[in-house]
Amino acid sequence: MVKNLLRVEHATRRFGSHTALDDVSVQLRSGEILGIIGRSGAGKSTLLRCLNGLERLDSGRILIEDRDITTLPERELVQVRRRIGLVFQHFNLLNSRTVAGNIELPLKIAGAPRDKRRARVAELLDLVGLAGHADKRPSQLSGGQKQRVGIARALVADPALLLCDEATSALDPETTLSILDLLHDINRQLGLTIILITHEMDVIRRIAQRILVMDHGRVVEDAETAQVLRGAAQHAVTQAFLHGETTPLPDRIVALMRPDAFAGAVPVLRLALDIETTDASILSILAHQYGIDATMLCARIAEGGARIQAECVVRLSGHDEKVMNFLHQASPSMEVLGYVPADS
Ligand SMILES: Nc1ncnc2c1ncn2[C@@H]1O[C@H](COP(=O)(O)OP(=O)(O)OP(=O)(O)O)[C@@H](O)[C@H]1O
Repeated sequence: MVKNLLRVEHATRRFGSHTALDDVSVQLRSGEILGIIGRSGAGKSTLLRCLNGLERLDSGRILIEDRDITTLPERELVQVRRRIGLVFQHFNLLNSRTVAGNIELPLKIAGAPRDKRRARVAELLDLVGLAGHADKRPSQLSGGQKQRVGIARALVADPALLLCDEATSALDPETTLSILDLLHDINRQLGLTIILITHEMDVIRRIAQRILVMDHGRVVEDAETAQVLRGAAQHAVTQAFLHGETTPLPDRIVALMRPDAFAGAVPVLRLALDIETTDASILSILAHQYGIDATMLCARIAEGGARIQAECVVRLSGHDEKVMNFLHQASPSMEVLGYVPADS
């Protein structure tokens, strides 16, 4: 197995005087899920098109499974493209074909025999939870089901890398979660490497192990997601993505809060708790095992669907290294927002 499935080195792409990709370097290990986030126009889609060889770089290079695709002739590029599956925001399914017909199309184009195609389609329909839907038309399916077909089609040629371009942006929150969970399962079951492009931090938070933040064509943050969620983000754009979706804190707390601990201070934390898992018991463990009370300052349901997540901001009654270690382990997305006086 190639350790670094993907290496982007100093990739630059200009459109006239506009630099859409500005000296971008990224490495991606096999089996990783990387989330790329950025505002509109940041260069995410351009990067994706360059990875797929649909767009050429002006300078720099891109290596996929150690093959430099920037110098490959079109004929060999076609072979590399077969190693890459694409999932689109608007599914891009053909209504003139059945579900099975859509999924098998890449294999048909590649000349695979009929029985092989059929067997592969059946296998994939099972994988994406659509067994029994083979003969339907895309128009008979819900948005989430259409995206499941899109994912099955992307997987049909057994790719090494799956590129998802805003794959959940056209879906409601509940369906978004089910599609993200499906991608996560596929990553675990098949060891498939996935790149997700998104505008939403919740998407990254849900499944990406690593986050790449782009701004004005540049990579401004490349870090483990858990670290960024813990507050390690350096760049203002990352902060904006993190805070754009946060629960507003009471003004009284904002006025008192300081970024660093001071004498007599207690931490204010943001926790995302998955109500169906042991997450929900974190606060009672904190009280019973560590003798620390958590006063709820504000809360909201962060995501709907089968797995409900509650995002809450709490002020602890005290803290020490053991308490913070427990919280970091129990809730990797925990974020220390700042410190306030204990009697506030
Ligand atoms: N073919 C093109 N010709 C000219 N300019 C382009 C072309 N493709 C992209 N651009 C410009 O490059 C910049 C980056 O665009 P890109 O589509 O990669 O951004 P993005 O981060 O994917 O944005 P969005 O989230 O809105 O899709 C933008 O300013 C865009 O206008």
